[in-house]
Formats: sequence, C-alpha cells, structure tokens
Amino acid sequence: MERKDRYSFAVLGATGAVGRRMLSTLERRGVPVGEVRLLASPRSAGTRIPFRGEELVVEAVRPESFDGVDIALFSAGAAASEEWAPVAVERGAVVIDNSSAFRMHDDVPLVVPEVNPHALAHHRGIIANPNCSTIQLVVVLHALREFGLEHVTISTYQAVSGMGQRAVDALLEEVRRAEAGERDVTTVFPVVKQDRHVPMAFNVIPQCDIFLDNGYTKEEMKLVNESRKILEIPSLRVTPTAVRVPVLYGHAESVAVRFRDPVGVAEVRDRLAKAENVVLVDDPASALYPHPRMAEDRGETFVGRIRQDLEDPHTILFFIVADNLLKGAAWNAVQIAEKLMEMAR
Ligand SMILES: NC(=O)C1=CN([C@@H]2O[C@H](COP(=O)(O)OP(=O)(O)OC[C@H]3O[C@@H](n4cnc5c(N)ncnc54)[C@H](OP(=O)(O)O)[C@@H]3O)[C@@H](O)[C@H]2O)C=CC1
Ligand SMILES: N[C@@H](CC(=O)OP(=O)(O)O)C(=O)O
Repeated sequence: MERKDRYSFAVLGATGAVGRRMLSTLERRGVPVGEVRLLASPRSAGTRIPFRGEELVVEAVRPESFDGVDIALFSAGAAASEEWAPVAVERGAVVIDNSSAFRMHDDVPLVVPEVNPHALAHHRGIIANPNCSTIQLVVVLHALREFGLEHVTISTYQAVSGMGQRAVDALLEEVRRAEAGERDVTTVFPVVKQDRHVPMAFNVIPQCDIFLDNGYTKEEMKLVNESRKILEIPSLRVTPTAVRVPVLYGHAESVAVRFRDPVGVAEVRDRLAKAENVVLVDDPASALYPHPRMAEDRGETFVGRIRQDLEDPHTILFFIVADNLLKGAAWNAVQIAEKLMEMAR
C-alpha cells in the first residue's frame, strides 16, 4: 500500500454490530480517513449512519464499490467474505476480514497487533482478524511466553453480541417476556441458523457455533487452531470449552496455563502489568477483578484473579475479559489498518 495523508476505506457489513463499531473506532482512534464507503446487502441500502458529524448512506455492495479503496474492513460473515474479498483485492484494496473464511489459509496472515505484527509483512491482499475469544486469550498468553507455554485449559463465558445484533435484541426480548410472566421463551439461541432453540435469559448454554464430528464446537476448535497460528507454537496444547451466557457485551475466560518452568504469581503479575494494552485488575479482597461490564466499550484486555494451581507450581490460573465487538473484532481490525499505514511507503 502506498503512503498517503488520508486513506480511503470501505466497510462491508456497516449496518451490523461489528460494522458500526468499526466506524466508531476509526473516529475514536483518529485514523486518517479520507472517503469511507458504507456497504451492506441490498436489504439495508439507503440506511443512514453517522460518521464524523455527517450522515453517510449505506450502499448495496457491488464490484465497483471497491474502486479507489485503500483498506476494506469486512464484517459481513464468511459467505460474503468469500464472495467479495477476492473482488476487493482485484480492484486494489487490502482487505482486513473479520470472518473465519480465510483465517487458516497458509498465505493469509492472522494478526493480533500486540502479538504478531511481523506477520503483516507477507500479506497478499487479505489479512484475517482472529476469532474474538482467541484475540483476548493470545494477548495475555503472549505476555507470558518467556515461561514456556505448554498447555492452556480454557472455559469461555461469551456474550450474546458475538452472534450479531439480532441476538442482542433476542436476549432483551426474552428478558422482557419473562418479566411479563411468559416462561421458556426461546428465540435464536444457541445458534441463529438452527432449528432447535434453548432459552438464553437466566440460562447458560454450553454451545457457541455448531458442533463438529469430534464433539467440540467450531468456536472451540478456533481457540485451538488460531492460537497456535498466531503464537507460532504448533505444538501448543489447548483444551477448550466455549459457553454462551446472558451478557450483552464482553467475553470472559477462565484460563489455566501450564508452563515449562515453575512460575510464581508475582512474576506473572509483573509481566501482565507491563504488557501492551493489558489492564491488570487483581485485588480480589477489594472486589477488584475483571468482569464484562468493566470491559464494555474499551479496547484493552483485562486480566485478574491470578493464582497458582494448588498442587502444580508450573500452572497459573487467571480470568480474562475484553469487549468482544471491540478488541474481539472492530478495534483489532482498525489496529491492523494502522499498522498497514505505518508500513506504507
Ligand atoms: N473477530 C470476531 O471474532 C468477530 C467476527 N465477527 C464477524 O463479523 C460478522 C458480522 O458480525 P455482526 O456485525 O455481529 O453481525 P450482524 O448480524 O450484526 O451484521 C451483519 C452485517 O453483514 C451484512 N451482510 C450480511 N450478509 C451480507 C451479504 N451477503 N452481502 C453484504 N452484506 C451482508 C449485514 O447487512 P444487512 O444490514 O444488509 O443485512 C450487516 O451489515 C460475523 O459474521 C463474523 O464473521 C463478528 C463478531 C466477532
Ligand atoms: N463466534 C463468536 C463471534 C464470531 O463471529 O466469531 P467468528 O468470527 O470466529 O465466526 C461468538 O459467538 O461470540
């Protein structure tokens, strides 16, 4: 990409939960944006969305939408990415894709700027933004890699906004109807495109995304495969359980890491306190620890409840939280865009 004073952007999926946050993140981080084109499906063509004090009009995506665009931020799902990313690249844009479509392709960098910005040097037009649960996990693991990462056991507590704006609306509707006395209301959970639904309000569902033949969900396998790729540790053991909880914004993770070396809590706290874009919140006696409401609308990753395993001096436990739509999606994507601009010559 050529160095410029201002860069042209396109946002595909601009009307969605992530797309809207991409726009607000471009504004909040003061990215040098020239023109920005808002793209979605024909369903929402004509919708007006505010950006930098103006109302921009959403257009139905077409090949010409990408002409003259420097950076295209995609958050319209894997099918739309598969269809439109090659078109955008062909027309000269660099695509930063939030979907899972290209993440595990060998020639596509999968990037968390705090962890592996060097991977960007080899991009061929498409850069993948990792899965939301994976991003916040690797930000913390990276800060501890000097102790030798061997085995990560993780249970997630994932907000419903990970399933899109429709799921946020659905949880609020379930709560309203429960208050009105209707019991066992089911809307779109555990997966939007599934026939059988389970109530989400006042419940916990041990399923994020669909089940695979090995008994794990797709979300769980993303934690395994994407963490290995980003950290560049193919032998890393990851033992995942992904769970949906009735929270609107912010994914939480209970994590136990076994290190090659014996490690003390003080050393771990020290490394996390110094880590880029990590906020250490670890004073349980004063009820200070990370929780989703704390992380809402923030770009950092929060970590606390740091403690050693009762039996094993190589194992440390902690609790990680981040805003899944910001650090887990839009914020990370905009950080990647900023790195590309830094690299431009
Ligand atoms: N990094 C991560 O982990 C995360 C990634 N994501 C990715 O971002 C995507 C969007 O998530 P989210 O914003 O929560 O979802 P929403 O359902 O809230 O929004 C979907 C957006 O995609 C647009 N869209 C859907 N299909 C098409 C199509 N065929 N062509 C053009 N536009 C289309 C919709 O437009 P319209 O208004 O016209 O329907 C809407 O703007 C997810 O599918 C996922 O791939 C999401 C969350 C976290
Ligand atoms: N699966 C995530 C959100 C998401 O869209 O993930 P991915 O981009 O990996 O499909 C969640 O439900 O919270």
